[in-house]
Amino acid sequence: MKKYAIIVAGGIGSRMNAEIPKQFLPLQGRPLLMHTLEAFHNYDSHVDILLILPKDHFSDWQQLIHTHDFQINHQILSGGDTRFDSVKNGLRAIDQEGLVAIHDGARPLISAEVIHTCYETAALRHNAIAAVKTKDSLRRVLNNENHAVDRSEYYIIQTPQTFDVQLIKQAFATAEGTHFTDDASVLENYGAKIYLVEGDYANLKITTPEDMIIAEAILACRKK
Ligand SMILES: Nc1ccn([C@@H]2O[C@H](COP(=O)(O)OP(=O)(O)OP(=O)(O)O)[C@@H](O)[C@H]2O)c(=O)n1
Ligand SMILES: C[C@](O)(CO)[C@H](O)COP(=O)(O)O
Repeated sequence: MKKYAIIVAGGIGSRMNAEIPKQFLPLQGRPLLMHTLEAFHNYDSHVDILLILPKDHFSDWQQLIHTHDFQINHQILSGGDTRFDSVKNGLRAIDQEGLVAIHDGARPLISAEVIHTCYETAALRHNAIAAVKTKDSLRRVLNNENHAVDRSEYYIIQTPQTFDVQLIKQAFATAEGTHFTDDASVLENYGAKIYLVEGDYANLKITTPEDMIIAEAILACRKK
């Protein structure tokens, strides 16, 4: 079955507070976004990669490709105002059937194993969402009070979130809702049952500055 990957990197990374969008920050000497694309290419070089970028950073990316002699083939598309819009732009560019993994450009440490599990499960179940159990205790805060909740009932949701192409295109043919924090919530809104698969604690989303330090450390360990 044809495999696609939509890598969403159309955000500005406001929580990172850096001079440039976080996806271009160096990780082991190369823009972290290059690690993300490489993970999908190394998993399977036949995956069609669609990269979503902020339109006003297209030329910066071209410059980085040149500087780092980055050879992995990919199609560049323009992002939207929200992650939902960016994903929608990516989906619009796919006109064949198959499976599509939607993955945050800001998750450069994704493993081939998790990518594989997501595509394999989506081939059987039409969707597969990477998730991990929470390692911390949880409390629900409501009306100035807080109560312990059973953490075994909660999972931390990651990407890739992988889908049957036609199904997720249909689910995204809707207006954005405030409760759409990821692609699984869009599909759930469409009425589908969601399937969770084992993610990876190392598959962190680079969001705030300390995440870069953790990512550097994980990559340094992998090199050993
Ligand atoms: N309009 C947007 C917003 C986000 N994203 C992408 O969605 C992923 C997850 O979003 P997040 O980590 O929130 O990234 P930013 O929106 O860039 O960060 P912030 O919320 O701190 O501004 C990132 O790879 C980001 O580039 C996108 O493609 N288009
Ligand atoms: C899609 C996501 O990475 C799943 O954990 C997450 O929901 C993105 O959230 P953000 O608010 O854009 O950081």
